[in-house]
Amino acid sequence: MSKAESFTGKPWFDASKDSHGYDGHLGTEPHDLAPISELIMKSMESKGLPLDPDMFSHGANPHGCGHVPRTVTNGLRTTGADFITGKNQKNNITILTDAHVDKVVIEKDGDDGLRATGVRAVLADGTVFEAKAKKEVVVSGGAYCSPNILNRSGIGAKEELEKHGIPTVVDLPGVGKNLMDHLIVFIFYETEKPGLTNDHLVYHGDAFNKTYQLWKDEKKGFLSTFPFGVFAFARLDSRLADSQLWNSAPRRAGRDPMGLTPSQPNIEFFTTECYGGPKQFDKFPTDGKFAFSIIAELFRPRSRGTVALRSADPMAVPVVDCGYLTDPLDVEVLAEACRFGNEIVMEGAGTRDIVKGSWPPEESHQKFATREDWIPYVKDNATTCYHASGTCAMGKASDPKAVVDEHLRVKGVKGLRVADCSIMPILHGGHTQMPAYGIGEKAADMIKASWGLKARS
Ligand SMILES: Cc1cc2nc3c(=O)[nH]c(=O)nc-3n(C[C@H](O)[C@H](O)[C@H](O)COP(=O)(O)OP(=O)(O)OC[C@H]3O[C@@H](n4cnc5c(N)ncnc54)[C@H](O)[C@@H]3O)c2cc1C
Repeated sequence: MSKAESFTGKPWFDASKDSHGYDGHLGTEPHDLAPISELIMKSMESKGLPLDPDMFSHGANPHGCGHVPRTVTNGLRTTGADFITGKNQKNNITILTDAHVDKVVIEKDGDDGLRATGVRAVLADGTVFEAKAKKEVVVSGGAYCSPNILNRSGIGAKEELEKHGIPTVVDLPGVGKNLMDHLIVFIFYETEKPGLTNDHLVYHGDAFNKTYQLWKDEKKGFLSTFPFGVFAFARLDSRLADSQLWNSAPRRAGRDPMGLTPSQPNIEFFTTECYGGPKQFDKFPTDGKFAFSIIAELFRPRSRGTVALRSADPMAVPVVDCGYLTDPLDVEVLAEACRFGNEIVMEGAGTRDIVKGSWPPEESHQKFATREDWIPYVKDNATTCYHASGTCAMGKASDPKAVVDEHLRVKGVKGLRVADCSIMPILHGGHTQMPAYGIGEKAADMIKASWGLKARS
């Protein structure tokens, strides 16, 4: 993943230099913390999560707190577009926008083989466009859409394709199964102390207009970065030692019931430096009010969902069953994570004296004490971290659920790969943006190797 990165440090940040890349296409930099984040970091340390500044880049610490570099440079977000625009402009790539891929064109290759020879897409005006592949087709529609593209191409579970009148080209039952995501739970608090959070920069009076103008003019201020603050990983072994569900769950040797080794975190915490989040969080603190959150994120969920075809119509959106919290152990671990997060804020050395109560004020979760207290809260408030993955899972030839092999090649069809988060057989502990770039970089190297070209080091 460091291959994609061009990291720029900051004087205050103790970077793990070998863990970063310096000549990739994506600019990254550490985030300057708001005062509330400095206080939460102090609380995390006092509650047994030692500071390890660049732990989210070196990846060797499952229990501590630190800083997460952002894909931002000079006040602008860096994205996949940076690989092919500006100084990285290429003359061997054509981008067709407003083109919706219907299916991969698959033809016979010899007596019993199949080969992907192109792609059929529907353009904005409804016309059908067919692109011919000189060498290969790579599907990168993401975890919600790649399985549908394969399905419409006749690749998937035979009985499901038949329901939509699609002739089966390759009977691959794993397509669209194994949907994974990370669930997060926002826990908001109110503080009366001004100057700690960033709410005054967005919600108070005319502040948002000024903040927006500052970003437009100078690419500085609140909108020049992400509103998340400090991050932490945690193991929960000792906290779950009294859980009957945890203790009685089956496990492999050297693994916990979620399938994690002791060197892998069970959960992540991260914080917001003001109120906000997905659209359901609409109780904005206006003048004189300030709020912040600690967010608990469950790693290695046991629950699984599915992505299926709604119809053979290429424009039909997929049927997604996220399967969230269908495994009771996911609820149990996430509830324990929330309990720990609340203890950090309410008892930790940095924050215990600055919290007025829960936000919005009619809530009282700051008083929750037991795991059982948190279970209904988790069920009501858990929401996606947008880390969908796993629906075209990589696996061994002998694995009937695998969709692609270790070179990302779709089983049963030559010249066809999938390269996006759908290929993850198991969702890693972390966020998915950099792994998505990592999968792209690795796919590029594998494609080059297949065709005798040199990979970029
Ligand atoms: C709101 C949000 C916030 C996020 N924040 C973070 C974050 O802070 N940090 C982090 O690490 N990760 C974050 N993520 C997760 C990260 O962005 C994703 O995991 C990553 O983008 C997945 O990459 P992908 O290539 O698998 O799929 P995608 O990025 O989803 O790419 C798939 C592309 O295929 C296109 N497509 C789909 N079907 C078709 C079709 N039939 N024809 C043509 N095109 C098609 C889609 O439009 C899309 O552009 C966030 C995600 C979301 C949605």
